[in-house]
Amino acid sequence: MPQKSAIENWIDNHRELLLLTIILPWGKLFSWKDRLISFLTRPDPKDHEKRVHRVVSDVRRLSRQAKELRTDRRGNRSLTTRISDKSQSQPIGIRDLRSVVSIDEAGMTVRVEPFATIGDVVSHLDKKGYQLETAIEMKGATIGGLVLAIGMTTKSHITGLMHDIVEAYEIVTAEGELLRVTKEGEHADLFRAIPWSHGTLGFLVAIEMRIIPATPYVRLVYRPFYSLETYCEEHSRLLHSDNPPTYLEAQVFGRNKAVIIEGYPAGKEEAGDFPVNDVNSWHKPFFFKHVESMLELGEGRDFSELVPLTSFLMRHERSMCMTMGQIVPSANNVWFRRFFGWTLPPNMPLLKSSRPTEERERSMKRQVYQDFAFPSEHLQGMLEHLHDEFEIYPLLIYPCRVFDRGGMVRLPGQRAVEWDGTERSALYFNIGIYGEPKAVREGNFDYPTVNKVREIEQKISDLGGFLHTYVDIFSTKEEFEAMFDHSLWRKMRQKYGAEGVFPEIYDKVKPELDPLQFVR
Ligand SMILES: NC(=O)C1=CN([C@@H]2O[C@H](COP(=O)(O)OP(=O)(O)OC[C@H]3O[C@@H](n4cnc5c(N)ncnc54)[C@H](OP(=O)(O)O)[C@@H]3O)[C@@H](O)[C@H]2O)C=CC1
Ligand SMILES: C=C(/C=C/[C@@H](C)[C@H]1CC[C@H]2C3=CC=C4C[C@@H](O)CC[C@]4(C)[C@H]3CC[C@]12C)C(C)C
Repeated sequence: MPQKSAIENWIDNHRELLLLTIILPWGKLFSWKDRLISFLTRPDPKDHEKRVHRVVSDVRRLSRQAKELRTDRRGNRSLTTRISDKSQSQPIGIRDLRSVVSIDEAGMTVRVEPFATIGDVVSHLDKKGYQLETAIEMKGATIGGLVLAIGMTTKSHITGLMHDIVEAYEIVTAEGELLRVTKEGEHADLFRAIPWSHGTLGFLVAIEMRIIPATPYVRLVYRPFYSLETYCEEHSRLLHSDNPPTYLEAQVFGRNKAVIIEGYPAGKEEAGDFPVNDVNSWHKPFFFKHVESMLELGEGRDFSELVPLTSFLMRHERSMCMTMGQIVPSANNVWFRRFFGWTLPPNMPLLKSSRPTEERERSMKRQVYQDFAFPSEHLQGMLEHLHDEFEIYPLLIYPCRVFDRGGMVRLPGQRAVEWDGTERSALYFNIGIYGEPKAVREGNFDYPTVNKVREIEQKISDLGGFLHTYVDIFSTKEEFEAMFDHSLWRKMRQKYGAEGVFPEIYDKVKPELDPLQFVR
C-alpha cells in the first residue's frame, strides 16, 4: 500500500479544523462582502442594451486575435469541481450582465442576463408571485452556465432540463453579430445546438425563459423503502405514470434503504392540515439528513409536510447536496449547527482556491464526483453496479425527460444519425454520487478509483446516457465525443464562424490534471 506524504498527512489531520476555523467563517465574510459589492454595483436592467453593445464591440475587436475567447467569470467561481485555466484565452468582460431585465406577464416569460444566478432569479420572481417553470437547487449557479451546460431538477421529468424552458437566446456570434435565436425562427438550427455547447458557439447575452405562478408551499411526501427492488419498481412506476408528482426525488442510503420524496404545489389553505417546515433554515439538519430520518417510519408508512417554496427550491444549498457530510464530517452535529450553521454553504471560490494541488490530485485519484443520466429502465442495474464497486451513500436520484432535437444529447441508437426533424423524448434517471469508495475508506489507497469511474462513464455512454460536465470527467476527447453527438455543433461552428475563435467543448470541461496518469 503506498505511504501518504507529509502534506497528505497534515491535510488529513488538520483539514476539518482548518475549515471550521478559517475557511467557513472567512468564507461567509467574503460571501457577505461579495453580496454587498454586488448590490452596490448592481447593473441597471434599463442599461441592458448598452452592456450588450459593449460585448458586441469587444468581440468584433478581439475575435481575430490569436487567443480564443472566453468569459471573464473567474475559474474558482464556477460550480464545477475544477478550476478552469483561462490564462491562455482572451477574456471578454461580460460578467456584469447579471440582471433580471424584464418580466412579460402576458407571455409568462422572464428575460434575464446570463450571469444572473438562479438564487437571484428565484427570489426576484418569488416577490412578484412567479417562479421559473423549473429551477435547480443551488443558489450560485448562473442561468447562462445552466442552459449552456446542464440544469437538471426534480421537475425535469415534466419540464425537461433548464434549456428546455428557454423561449429565446440572445447571442453574440464570433463575427460580433447579435442574434435572437428561437425554436422556430431563422436560427432554429443554432437553437438546437446551444444546449451543452458551453459558450463555444458565441456569447450568450440574454435568455428568455418560461415562468409559472408560484404557490406558497410545496407539500412533500416522504416514503421509505427497505428493498432495492421495491424502491426501483415504485420510483419507475411514479416516473412513468400518467400523472406523476410535480417534483420527484429519491435518496438512497444503502443497498436496501431508500426514501422517495414526492412534491406537490400547495396553497395557504393546506397549512392547517400539515406541519410547516422551513427545511433550509440555517440551524436545521441538512435536507439529506432530514430525509434519512424518514427511514425510521417503517414499511408502508409515509410522512407529509409543507415546505415554503423558495426553501424547497434551495433545499440542497447548505449541504451542497450530500457533500458537506464529507467535507466537514461534524457539520450535521447539533453543536455545529448552533455555532457554525450560519457559515454554510462554504464560499465556493475560497473552498476551491484554498485546496493545494496535492488535495485536488488526491480527490481525483480517490474520490468519486459523478453525476450522470441514463434511460430509466437501467436504474436497478446501475444501483447494483455502484454498490458493488463503490458502496458510497447517500446517492441522489433525479428523474428527467430527455428531448432529442438532433443536438448534443441524442436518444439511444440516434448518435451521429441524421436528425429527421421529429422531436423525440424518453424518460431517464440521473444519479449523483459523491465520496470515497468503501475500499478507500478502509485504507486501500491503491483502489483503482479512476479506472472504475472510467468504466462507469463508458457504461453510461453505451446505454445512450450522458455525464454532467461540472464533475470530474475522466473520458478522453474521443470518448467524450462519442457520448455527446458533435455533428450539429460542428456545422454550427462553421456556419457562425466560431472555429478558432471559441475553444472546443472538451477543452473547456476536461479536468485541469490529466486523469489518465491516475489509471492503474
Ligand atoms: N443539477 C444540475 O444540473 C447541476 C448543474 N451544475 C452545473 O453548474 C454549472 C452552472 O454553474 P456556473 O458556475 O454558473 O457555470 P459556469 O461558469 O461553469 O459555466 C458553464 C459553461 O458555460 C460557459 N458560459 C457561461 N456563461 C456564458 C455566457 N454568457 N456566454 C458564453 N459562455 C458562457 C462557461 O464558459 P467560460 O468557462 O468561458 O466562462 C462554461 O463553459 C453548469 O456547469 C451546470 O452543469 C451544477 C450543479 C448541479
Ligand atoms: C447536482 C447538484 C449539485 C451538485 C453539487 C453536489 C456539486 C456541484 C459543484 C460541486 C463541487 C464543486 C467544487 C468543489 C470543491 C472541492 O474542493 C470539494 C468539492 C466541491 C465542493 C464540489 C462538491 C459537489 C458540488 C457542490 C444538484 C442536484 C443541485
